[in-house]
Amino acid sequence: MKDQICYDDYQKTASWLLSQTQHRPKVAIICGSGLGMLADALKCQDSFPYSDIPGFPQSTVQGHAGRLVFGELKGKTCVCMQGRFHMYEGHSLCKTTFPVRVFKLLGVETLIVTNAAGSLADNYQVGDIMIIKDHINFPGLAGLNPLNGPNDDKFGPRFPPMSGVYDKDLRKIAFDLCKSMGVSQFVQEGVYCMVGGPNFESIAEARLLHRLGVDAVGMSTAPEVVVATHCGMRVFGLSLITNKVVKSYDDTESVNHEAVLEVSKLRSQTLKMLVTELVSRMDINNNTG
Ligand SMILES: O=P(O)(O)O[C@@H]1C[C@H](O)[C@@H](CO)O1
Ligand code: HPA
Repeated sequence: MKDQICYDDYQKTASWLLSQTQHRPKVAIICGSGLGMLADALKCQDSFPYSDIPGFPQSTVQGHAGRLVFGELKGKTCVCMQGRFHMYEGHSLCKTTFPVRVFKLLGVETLIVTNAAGSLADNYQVGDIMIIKDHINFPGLAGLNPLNGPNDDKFGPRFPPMSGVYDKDLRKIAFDLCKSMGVSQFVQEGVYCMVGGPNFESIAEARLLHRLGVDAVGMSTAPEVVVATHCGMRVFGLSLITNKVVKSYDDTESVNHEAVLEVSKLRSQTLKMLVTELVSRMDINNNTG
């Protein structure tokens, strides 16, 4: 795929998908590392390997199957990415966020992002679920932004605000759901920070992030949220805390991707139930647009 992507490219992919499925999703879900099982909850599935979808990038990371799944969650039509694209795989940021604009053209109004992340907050435990309140987009602050280049006004404005993008109402619904599911003891709310990866953080970097007020760190999500916000989507985000980021020179532990995938498995049922119930309570109408 070429680096500069234009409206027609997104449109071609969206038109192809609309010709292949009867589903007309209003909600899109992006599954983080090891969280592809979220798609299992969809009923009446139509699924497409990324390699079959014209214009789609390919997944290269273990724990990211590389399939787009359409289906119904409690009567609400959704599309789910089993596998996302990361900057460290060598994709440009417009490629990592390509699906988000395609979803917009499919009629998606709400984006749910999920990810695996390491915790910096001292009170977080491995296995905690963090409802994302805000993000720090480190690559973005350094000039690596998916919105770089000529602005396409058909999607959104040149200078989109990024305050209050993680929808307050959806966060409240998610909290209430966690209470009623009896899992609120391991649910947090906090700030996610995206770093470029693919290496995990050095101790000095971890300490820097901790001082900056970061609660959880990962290698994705922020560019997708920036692009979704730019084109007017509502956003909800969840981080699964798969490891504590090493902050002490006395600590002999270290993190690896296999451990990240193991913890993702541990919370798969809870996350599936939370996302399903959240979607079922969303104020969306399948029959419009
Ligand atoms: O796709 P996500 O952000 O869930 O993936 C995280 C960050 C790295 O890609 C990988 C590290 O284990 O998991
Ligand atoms: N750092 C960055 N990304 C991650 C981590 C981490 O500790 N855990 C899972 N994804």
